[in-house]
Amino acid sequence: MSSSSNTPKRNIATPLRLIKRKQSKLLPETPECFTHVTVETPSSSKVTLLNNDKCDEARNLIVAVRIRPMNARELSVVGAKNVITVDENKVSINSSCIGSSTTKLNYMFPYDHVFWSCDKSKFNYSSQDEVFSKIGNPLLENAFQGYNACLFAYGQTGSGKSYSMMGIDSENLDCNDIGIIPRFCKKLFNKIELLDDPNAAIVDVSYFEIYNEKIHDLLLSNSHRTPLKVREHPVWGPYVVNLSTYKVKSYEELKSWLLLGNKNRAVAATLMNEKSSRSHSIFSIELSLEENHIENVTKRSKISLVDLAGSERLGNTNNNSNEEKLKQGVFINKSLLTLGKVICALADQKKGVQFVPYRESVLTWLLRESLGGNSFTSMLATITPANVHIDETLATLRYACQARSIVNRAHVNEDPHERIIRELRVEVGRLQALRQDYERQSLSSSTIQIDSSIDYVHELDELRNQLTNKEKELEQAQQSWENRYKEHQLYQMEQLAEVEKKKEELESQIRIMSNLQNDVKLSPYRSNFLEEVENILKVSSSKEELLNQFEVWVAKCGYDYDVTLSKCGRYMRIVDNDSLKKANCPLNEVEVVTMRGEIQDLQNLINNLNWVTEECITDLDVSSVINDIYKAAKLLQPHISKEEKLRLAFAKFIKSTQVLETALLNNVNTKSKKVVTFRL
Ligand SMILES: Nc1ncnc2c1ncn2[C@@H]1O[C@H](COP(=O)(O)OP(=O)(O)OP(=O)(O)O)[C@@H](O)[C@H]1O
Repeated sequence: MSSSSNTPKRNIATPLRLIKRKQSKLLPETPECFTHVTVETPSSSKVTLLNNDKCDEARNLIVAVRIRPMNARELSVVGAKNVITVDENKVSINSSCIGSSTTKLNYMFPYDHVFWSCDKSKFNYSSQDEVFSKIGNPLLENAFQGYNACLFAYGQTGSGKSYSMMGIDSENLDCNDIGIIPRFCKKLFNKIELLDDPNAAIVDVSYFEIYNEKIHDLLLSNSHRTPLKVREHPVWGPYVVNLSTYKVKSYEELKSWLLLGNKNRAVAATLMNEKSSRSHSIFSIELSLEENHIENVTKRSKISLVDLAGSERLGNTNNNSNEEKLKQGVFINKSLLTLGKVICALADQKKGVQFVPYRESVLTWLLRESLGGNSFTSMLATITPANVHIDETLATLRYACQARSIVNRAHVNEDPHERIIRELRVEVGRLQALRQDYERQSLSSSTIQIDSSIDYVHELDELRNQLTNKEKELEQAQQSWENRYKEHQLYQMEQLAEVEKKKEELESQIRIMSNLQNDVKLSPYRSNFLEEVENILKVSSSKEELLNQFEVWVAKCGYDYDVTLSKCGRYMRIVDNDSLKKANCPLNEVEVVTMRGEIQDLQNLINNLNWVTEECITDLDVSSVINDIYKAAKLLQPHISKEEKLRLAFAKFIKSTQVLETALLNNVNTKSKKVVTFRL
């Protein structure tokens, strides 16, 4: 926009390269990020960076400033003055008009766009429509190409953020003065209608606010205002868990959600006794465009339209006596302060600053991709021209100017493989057309000289080779795409089978545990390997005889064993003669348990017996020992399966191992610090 009044010529401290703020000019409460601003005006650069599988567009944040008219309260202040002048895309502050300021300096800040909206009757007045077409529409165009987009409004309380983003009345979206968000949505559906196949576009919307660092879903009724959590997806980055998302097919449908969200926001603000919005609100649109369903090319874009809470300084709020208000102020400032730090860090990236403190606030964490990441982002800074707010205005202008240095790297959100195939197809098409041209020309030009005709044939051959190579590449790409798809399907099926297996195992463990807790006499596992041993024990009169009996029984099962005595007791080692693999089996405990005849006793033993060792046992120890037993059992299986009786005994043995395993794991889970020995 062009100027509203003359810009004074002298004392202009133009921050074209660097502005260093004098600390003394701001109140002591001014957040640090507003006081230590160094501004380096970026060139409006647009670079295309190529890496292995994606083509990034590097672009500076687009920053616009909008000046609203002075309101009645500002005008009623004695000595009220307009201190802002606009010249094209530059904003100047004439500080000689500022009563309180000690230094009489003029400042001039350049931006990508400046919207002067102080007087509707003036030719240079910037309407809502103009604001949308300059900063909203380009983002919409980007979104249709598959780029993420973000627009956020920043400024002091009452400076016109909500007016610009939503309109004069957030609960009436049918008037002429609607803001960027409803305009964006209307135009979105207008553009979808113009597509060859409007059904190829899918639009999902969600709407939430961040209040006191907590996230609330605005599309749920206020009674369900439980705070939501943020998680990070490995591919899509941070997201809000359980946020409600709705598919919309028309602007009217979308409008009803927008109105509901605005109403919920207003109700929440009223409940909290708020006039102005002290929360950050984020309206999100996810646009999926299926460009070619045969080739399976889908582009996706996430659009975030953000109305930030007012950037008032703590020193300016009159509510410090009220603890709750102070807390809100602190939290709002925490988010904005972090936003300031993030902007500073990103703006300084060129100078080698590495760490960007996104995680310090919910807002910056969620906006991570929009600030310095995969998104085309614009910022609308709103200000009042009134001299009473000069400090805030200056802070906003500096903040906004610094944000211009941020470079985002956006890329089209589509599968890189899909892109390779699409690009190869284009290349093959181009080469085919070229070959046809050549062939047509060679047929028609009977007058071609011999020499040039040789060149011509040579070029044609070259072209044919290129075409054949590209066609081969395309075929391979398609082939590998199909293979990848098949592999993926196979992988999914394997995963499913794995889950099923796990489920069965869990169910079996649950059954075992419930059986163990109930009357052991009724347990199906009561009659198991232990019982067999019990029978042997019944007929044995001495320990020696017991071992002899046991030896006979084990030999019948087709494997060797040896029983070892140690100071901790006796244990049996099962040996598979073929592979010389070994597994140890508890003998003492079997003995004791079977003597008493209670499986519960086994559990008690595992839990309480003085199995003293120097080392703590872990889950891993248990599973590795049990695994050994299973492995040995597996090796024994071929010998055992020949005879029905032995097969049964073997099955019982496995079952008893399962019982033991569960009991051991249970012990480890509950008493992992206990020092015990496994004599397995
Ligand atoms: N460009 C404008 N033209 C006319 N009136 C405006 C303009 N911008 C803002 N206003 C008016 O100024 C008042 C404050 O605006 P708004 O509510 O948008 O401020 P805000 O920055 O969103 O404040 P808060 O941070 O408290 O939410 C409103 O009455 C609004 O109608």
